[in-house]
Amino acid sequence: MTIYFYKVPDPYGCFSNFSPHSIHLNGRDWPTVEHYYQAHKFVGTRDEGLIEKIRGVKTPEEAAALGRDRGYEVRSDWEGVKREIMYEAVLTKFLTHRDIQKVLLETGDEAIVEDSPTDYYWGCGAEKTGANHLGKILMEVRSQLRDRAVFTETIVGG
Ligand SMILES: Nc1nc(O)c(N)c(N[C@@H]2O[C@H](COP(=O)(O)O)[C@@H](O)[C@H]2O)n1
Repeated sequence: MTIYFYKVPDPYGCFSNFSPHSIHLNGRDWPTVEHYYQAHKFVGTRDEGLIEKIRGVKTPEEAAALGRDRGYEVRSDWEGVKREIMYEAVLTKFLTHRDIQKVLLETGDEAIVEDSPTDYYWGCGAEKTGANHLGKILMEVRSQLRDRAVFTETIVGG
């Protein structure tokens, strides 16, 4: 059965980028995946100072509000790089936190969908027709984690 997630307090809320799971990436600590993702919109722009500001805000909601403020300059290659940036951050999150890694692996081969009513790129949107890239990334990360587990068992543990 397809697994739908969206808000952090709801079932499978740990799959949300807003969940309180920190990551260490590119030499820095980030409070959530959302902080990392939103900050990377400004790499190489005149608004690069915003990166540290976003990293320092308390909540992912504040990070998202800053990242979505169109008064700032978003990097010109953002549309081309944002999926890869998200993939790296989500993979790091599930490699770092073993408790939620277990939750993800226990979903088996079920489809995973970000049930956002408004986002047709990262989620499925109101009509469930969206691209669901965040759900797809979670399924890709799940496969990666499985491959790593097989490698560890056969090469290291075997
Ligand atoms: N929990 C949650 N609340 C929201 O209001 C959201 N929009 C999302 N979706 C996440 O938003 C990020 C995309 O942001 P941009 O539109 O590219 O600025 C991404 O992390 C979605 O998963 N989640």
